[in-house]
Amino acid sequence: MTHFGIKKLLVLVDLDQTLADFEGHFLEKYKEKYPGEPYIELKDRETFYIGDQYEQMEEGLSKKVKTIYTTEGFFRDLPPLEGACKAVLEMEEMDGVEVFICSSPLFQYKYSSKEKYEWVEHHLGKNWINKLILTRDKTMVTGNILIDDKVKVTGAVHPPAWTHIVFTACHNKHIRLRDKKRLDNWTDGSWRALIEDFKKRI
Ligand SMILES: Cc1cn([C@H]2C[C@H](OP(=O)(O)O)[C@@H](CO)O2)c(=O)[nH]c1=O
Ligand SMILES: [Mg+2]
Repeated sequence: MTHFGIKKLLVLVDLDQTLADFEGHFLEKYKEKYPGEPYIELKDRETFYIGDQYEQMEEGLSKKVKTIYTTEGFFRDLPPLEGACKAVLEMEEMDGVEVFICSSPLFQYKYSSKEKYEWVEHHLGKNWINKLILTRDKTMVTGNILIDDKVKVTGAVHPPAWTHIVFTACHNKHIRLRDKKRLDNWTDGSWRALIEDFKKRI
């Protein structure tokens, strides 16, 4: 975006499994609610949608999986991933960088939409309510970078305005990416080098 001729790098950061621990929290709640049912360790997770892999394991399990993440409070109570909030707050403070959180609500939006606002307010601060973009189609959002754990982010616009950086997660770690960079964590400082690199390119 230009403001008096100065270009800002617009960074879109996904929420679930990029800032918030969707997978870890899911597994904890699933084991609590269904102690007799089989489950998949995080190291063995392979599909983006948790329900798909559980259904492959045993017919009918995806229904049980769904009861976990559609329960009131699930999205609100997601723990942040290590270093995620600190990194986003520091990124926003970098010269020439502006950050937005870009997240999809569930199709069953009843709790997830509201609770994503609550999560952002609680973990990042009230001002960040202005910076949360909720959409089921992230390709409709402009920006320079999208950091997102979903390997295939598709929608009405192709190619989208942003370059997709894949945030490494249990469900995507085994996938060989040919044309996309990864960000593996928020703790080793590599996010800063990545942002600096993109700043040079705009
Ligand atoms: C059903 C499901 C949703 N989600 C997340 C992705 C979306 O959030 P986000 O765009 O913040 O990553 C949201 C709606 O699908 O829930 C998973 O990460 N795994 C799942 O299995
Ligand atoms: Mg995500």
